[in-house]
Amino acid sequence: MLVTSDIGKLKKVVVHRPGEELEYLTPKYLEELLFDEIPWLERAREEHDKFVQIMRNEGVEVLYITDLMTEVLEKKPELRESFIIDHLDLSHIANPTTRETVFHYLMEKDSKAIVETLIRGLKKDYVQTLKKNKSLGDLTKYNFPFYLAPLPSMYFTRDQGVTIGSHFIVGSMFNDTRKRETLFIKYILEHHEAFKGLEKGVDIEIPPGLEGGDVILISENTVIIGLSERTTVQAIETVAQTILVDKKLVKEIIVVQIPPKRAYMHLDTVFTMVDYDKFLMYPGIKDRIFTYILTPGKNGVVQAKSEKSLKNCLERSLNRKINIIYSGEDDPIIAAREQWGDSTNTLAISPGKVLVYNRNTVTNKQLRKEGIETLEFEGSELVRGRGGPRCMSMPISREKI
Ligand SMILES: NC(=[NH2+])NCCC[C@H](N)C(=O)O
Repeated sequence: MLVTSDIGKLKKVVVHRPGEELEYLTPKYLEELLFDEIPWLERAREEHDKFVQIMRNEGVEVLYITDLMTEVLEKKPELRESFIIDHLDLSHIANPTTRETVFHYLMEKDSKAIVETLIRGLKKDYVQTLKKNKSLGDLTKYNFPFYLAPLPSMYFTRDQGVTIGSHFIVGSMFNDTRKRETLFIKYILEHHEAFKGLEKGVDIEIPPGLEGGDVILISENTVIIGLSERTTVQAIETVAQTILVDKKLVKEIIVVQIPPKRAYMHLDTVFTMVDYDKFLMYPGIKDRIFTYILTPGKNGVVQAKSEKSLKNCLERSLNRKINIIYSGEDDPIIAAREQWGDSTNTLAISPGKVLVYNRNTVTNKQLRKEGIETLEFEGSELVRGRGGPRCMSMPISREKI
């Protein structure tokens, strides 16, 4: 198993079908849970099923993260305890009796229900009926209504981890709200045979945050890492030491700094690779990005250098001329509207063939004009979580290009 680029023919991908966690979203907590609107679950699932169907029709093996995690707990029941405790450690339950109650409540469930409950979230009022002695938190009003918050961004599996070559790096989430998401993939990586052949990429703890939406592998030698609202200098420097010097997974890292903004929280919401020599970029950032190159320096330390032009860097790394396609036909209004609908968040399933939401008609047409084949599906509910086809996919195996 190997991933050496963002465009090689996709063989295996991990996804999450949106679940009842979306039904625990309320207007009051949207911002905290990183959503902009409340998706209609039934329709979101239909859209997601279509997304999966398209990939399967293209010969991609699609794995559901909930199935993988359930299988891990079924096969190794001794892991249930630590898996639940890991979640509790990242929750904000301070009261020991409450923690005990939640722990036992979860431990009594079967593997599938444990996985589903941890993703859906756990409401306080239900647990409270199980407790004999009340604690302060049980009585006060206007509380956050969950002991375990729902994980509505779970379907953006991209951010939870990345494969570089034959190594897998578990994401380090920037926001508290998303930290529990990575526990699933951590256990799966260690205990599920679907991940056999992938080694752990980084052995030390990565500071917050390094999210997969910021990592774009353009060739087996070069990875781009977005420095964004979600990915920090500290995390990049930590990972750079491992992947450039200690493990030598790539030869260089191109760091692309984008304005830290909700509308484009990760690099892949404004920039994706669509073919051997073609990239799609949201024009609203073209004059607002900064590029740096990290390479292994002398004495085993990483050295950094500023670069004038991202395009030149890409051409030098790929050793060919490249074309940057500006989305929305480079029109500021169309491009901004379509970027909000994830027009620039394409998922390449082979060089020159990408999955996109059908709503972004101008950008899709433009891609076709540039010779890119677009496989379209509706994402009107899915997009309400601010993510597109690339965000919803975690490739773990692609053919070499
Ligand atoms: N790779 C991506 N662009 N992921 C999109 C993540 C969206 C998610 N609601 C968040 O704000 O975290």
